[in-house]
Amino acid sequence: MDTHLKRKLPIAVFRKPKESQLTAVFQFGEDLFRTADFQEKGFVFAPFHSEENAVLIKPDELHKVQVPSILPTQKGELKINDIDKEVHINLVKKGIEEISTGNLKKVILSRRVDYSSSKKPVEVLQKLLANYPNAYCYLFYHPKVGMWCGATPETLVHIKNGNLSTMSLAATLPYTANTKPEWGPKEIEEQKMVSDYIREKLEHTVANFEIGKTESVRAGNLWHLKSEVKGNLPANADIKKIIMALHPTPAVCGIPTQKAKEFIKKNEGYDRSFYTGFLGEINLNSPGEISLFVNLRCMELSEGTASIYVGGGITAESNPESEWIEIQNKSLTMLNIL
Ligand SMILES: C=C(O[C@@H]1C=C(C(=O)O)C=C[C@H]1O)C(=O)O
Repeated sequence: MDTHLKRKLPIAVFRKPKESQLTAVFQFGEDLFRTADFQEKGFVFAPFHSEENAVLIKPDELHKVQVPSILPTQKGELKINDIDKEVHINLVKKGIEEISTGNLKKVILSRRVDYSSSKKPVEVLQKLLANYPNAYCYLFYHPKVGMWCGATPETLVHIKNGNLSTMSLAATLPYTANTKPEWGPKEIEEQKMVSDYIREKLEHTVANFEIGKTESVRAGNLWHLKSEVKGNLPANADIKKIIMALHPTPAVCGIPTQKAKEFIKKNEGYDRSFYTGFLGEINLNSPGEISLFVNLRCMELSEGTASIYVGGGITAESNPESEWIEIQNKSLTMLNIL
């Protein structure tokens, strides 16, 4: 992996949640390929704004190894970057105002924070693997795209043998050991909006469509609300259409989708790039097997800098100060690694 990175060649390395196998996809040659219809074989990496097709890393060589067992790192003193607190609070207020006009029901508002870091990508990946066994941990590099890594709790879609599964994941509280979180109506509604959206998008395409019960799940130092979703695909299903119907869900964009997208583009004041896009393997193990995740709890690594991307869902009931604390907590997932 080190040699490949030194030669500045494209690579994607990942480990699925709760698994111990690490997969590395090596591309020899720096061509920038894109997927046309998700029928290709490889690893895809898609930005939030999907004007262009997802980047594809072709598996010129594929390696699978067991993840070496590494102990979780001790958490040291964390330096949270409080710069721009006002900027974010004002953005959230603007979102709440827009919601009060009836133009939007929900919008996810985010920011990017730069930290200086000289950590080697391989070391960052090792730490992600050791600290977040329940997340999808990855490292992605393409000389024409950049270097990204993360530990995401959110599935976009899995497809295998015609069975489809996804999840509705939203709402956040700080993780508390030994006690289950107490969710208020704001959080319950926020997550229900995501479930309703997924239902609307898939119910008529997928047979035996089913949304499971909602439960609290841990993601690092946070709790979220999650419902598992499943169904069966018809034999002639258009995979690209299904993926693009799910991306972006109101877990990362908002309701209604188009208006939320426009609000985000106009007001966030930076480019989300691949944050809240999606990534993962397509047809790598067998034809028709797809495993995609939403790019959250992630960072972009460049010379001497690690840029952490975080955001949170805003609804009519949101409190700007609490939303600020929520994204600070979310940024700890990556800050703990640096
Ligand atoms: C947008 C993020 O997370 C998403 C937003 C959540 C929320 O609003 O509570 C919770 C989980 C994710 O669906 C992020 O981590 O940056």
